[in-house]
Amino acid sequence: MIPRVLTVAGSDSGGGAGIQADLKTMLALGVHGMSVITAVTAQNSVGVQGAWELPVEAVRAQYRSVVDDIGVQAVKTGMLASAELVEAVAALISGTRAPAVVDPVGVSKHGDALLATAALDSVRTTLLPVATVATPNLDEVAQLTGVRVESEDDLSRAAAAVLSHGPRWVLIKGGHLPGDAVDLLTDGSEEHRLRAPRHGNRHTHGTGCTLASAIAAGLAKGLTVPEAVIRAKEYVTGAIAGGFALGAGIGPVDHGWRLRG
Ligand SMILES: Nc1ncnc2c1ncn2[C@@H]1O[C@H](COP(=O)(O)OP(=O)(O)O)[C@@H](O)[C@H]1O
Ligand SMILES: Cc1ncc(COP(=O)(O)OP(=O)(O)O)c(N)n1
Repeated sequence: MIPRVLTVAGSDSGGGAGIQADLKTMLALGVHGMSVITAVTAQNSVGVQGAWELPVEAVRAQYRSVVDDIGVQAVKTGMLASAELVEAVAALISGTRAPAVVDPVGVSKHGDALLATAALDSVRTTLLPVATVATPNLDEVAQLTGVRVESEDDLSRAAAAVLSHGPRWVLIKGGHLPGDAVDLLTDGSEEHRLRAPRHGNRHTHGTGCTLASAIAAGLAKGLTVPEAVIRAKEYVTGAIAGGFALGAGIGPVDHGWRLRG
């Protein structure tokens, strides 16, 4: 049977990030993508113009509909907006026998808040402990742990600080550092540095959602965490190289780059 992957995330009306990026990534990587929508954003290439959360019962009901009938081989989380939604989703994941990729989305590329500051503590205490892999970017590492990463040398310290909150693995995304795009994957005993040349393309909307969904797709296919992350990094690197202009601002990465040959 085709591997099934569930994304629990917000909608990006512009189609570059959020649920839309997740489902495109899953299609491109040959898994069946399903969605629990947590919030709706009015969003485009220049920013987020509005955001509305769904009631917690609507989120729980979507999750139960999918998991109880169809079943999942991996779950991925993105924008969760509030402490109430973070806690509800963490409880749902802890009752599901599938690996979970937690992208602790805090702020969009344009600086728009996608998570209430009051929810950070719930992310630390309820969501990170149920993660198989957590994938914070550098701003999210600083928000969650207070560790500021200024160079590649700081990545190990940042990873240890995130691991102290309980995820099995952490992937610190170094995409916002100058130089090569270097990410650090570790479970506290083995460490992998994933390096790609920095692409000059400014059309990078959706990088984090795409990477986390690609990891979830790999886990659903039965790959180990390091294998899934290495393949996901290759996929997002190609998607960044193919990012294209849309609207007046930052365009999306190309989720379909492999399908085009
Ligand atoms: N310009 C770039 N060239 C190559 N890889 C990049 C570039 N920007 C980000 N990446 C990679 O994209 C992935 C997502 O990272 P990042 O953009 O930091 O996440 P987020 O969207 O959560 O801020 C990481 O693997 C990172 O190294
Ligand atoms: C609805 C929604 N969810 C998540 C994000 C952040 O996505 P990300 O992949 O980190 O991309 P950028 O916003 O950094 O381009 C989002 N923007 N919207």
